[in-house]
Amino acid sequence: MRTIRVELGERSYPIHIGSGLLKNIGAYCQEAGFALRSPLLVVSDSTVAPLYLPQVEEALRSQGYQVVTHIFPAGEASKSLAVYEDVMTTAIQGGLDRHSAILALGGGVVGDLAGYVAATYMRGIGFMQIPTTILAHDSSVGGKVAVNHPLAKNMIGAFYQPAMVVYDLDTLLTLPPRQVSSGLAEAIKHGLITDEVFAYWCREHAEELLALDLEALGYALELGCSIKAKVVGNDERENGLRAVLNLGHTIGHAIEAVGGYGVFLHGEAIAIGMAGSALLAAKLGRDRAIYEETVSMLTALSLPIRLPEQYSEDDLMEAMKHDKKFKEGKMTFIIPEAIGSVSIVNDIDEQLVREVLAQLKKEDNPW
Ligand SMILES: NC(=O)c1ccc[n+]([C@@H]2O[C@H](COP(=O)([O-])OP(=O)(O)OC[C@H]3O[C@@H](n4cnc5c(N)ncnc54)[C@H](O)[C@@H]3O)[C@@H](O)[C@H]2O)c1
Ligand SMILES: O=C(O)C(=O)C[C@@H](O)[C@H](O)[C@H](O)COP(=O)(O)O
Ligand SMILES: [Zn+2]
Repeated sequence: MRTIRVELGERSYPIHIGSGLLKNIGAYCQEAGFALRSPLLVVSDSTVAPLYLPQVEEALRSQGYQVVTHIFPAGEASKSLAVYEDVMTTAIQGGLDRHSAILALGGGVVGDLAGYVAATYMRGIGFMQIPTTILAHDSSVGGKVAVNHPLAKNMIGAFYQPAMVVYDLDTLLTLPPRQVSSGLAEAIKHGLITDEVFAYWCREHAEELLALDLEALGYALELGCSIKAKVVGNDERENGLRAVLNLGHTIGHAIEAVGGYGVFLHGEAIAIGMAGSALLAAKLGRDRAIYEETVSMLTALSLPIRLPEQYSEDDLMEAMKHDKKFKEGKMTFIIPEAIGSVSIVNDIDEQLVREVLAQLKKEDNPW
């Protein structure tokens, strides 16, 4: 087992990564300081719960915890105010008090939704992330919790750090291939923004990563979590630097909202968005090789890089105006400067973005 710390003063916490951790989840709850006399609520989804909830419940009960559970239908469409209210109802009926905690057992949808309930139930109770997807190496770290609005992603949310992240790599072995690639999009993003060597390593080891080789995955996820922890530790509430973690998300979030939540998976949408950011970089005078390399990395991980024809540029442009980096009528993009380095560029010309969207629809290399 390896532990990475997110350093945030009194809100600092550990990320425990390794194999076989779920059976010790009761002990981790003790380590996190969760009270034995107040019920814990485990939130999970309809795919993850049958696989891993019995083991988690058993481990918690044998440690002496009372356990309440809430299981909602799997998928991005559940990251909604309606499901948020359902979880709140379970928390109230289950008698959670101010010393209770919520455990998010699942991927980013479970983590973001359960985290927002934890942030707002009685104005905030304990929270633990137990990620079960590759993508959730990103979502479980950093404290962005939210639900979607039909018009815009993650529009209703908070910054609310967990007390601990317990990442049992064994759970990843049941992930279907499309979810594996989607999760790897956020891993390669961490390389593309800060670590050239890691980005190339992901391309070179794509086959092992896609085949769920736990040694390769463990390495990639530790590095991804470390990169994220460092960025968050320097700018928890995204006053500046943290925005680099949004590479590919301006276009990606618009694709998710316009297409309907869950049509493209989050990682798939941001892969198209990262290809778009690299195209935009070239239009702004950066080396065209960045685009070629980015596309080759994404393709190696079986990720999409093309925008389907039916996504209208007008609809996407409208959705992008709800991006959280949009301010004073101007778009901000995270622009690759090289593989492993990005800058935050304000006041991007809308016409250039429209041209990028049109080029992303072309089958052949847009150059
Ligand atoms: N808060 C953040 O900083 C942050 C960062 C990145 C992404 N996100 C959010 O995370 C969400 C995407 O996360 P995700 O891809 O993990 O989605 P998800 O939680 O929907 O999980 C993906 C799918 O895999 C299934 N699944 C989960 N674990 C499994 C396992 N071990 N075995 C088999 N199936 C399993 C789930 O049931 C679901 O169908 C998006 O809503 C995105 O906006 C948040
Ligand atoms: O943690 C961050 O900061 C990120 O930007 C990570 C992203 O991968 C993630 O999708 C995040 O939820 C996007 O946040 P938003 O503020 O653009 O909604
Ligand atoms: Zn993301």
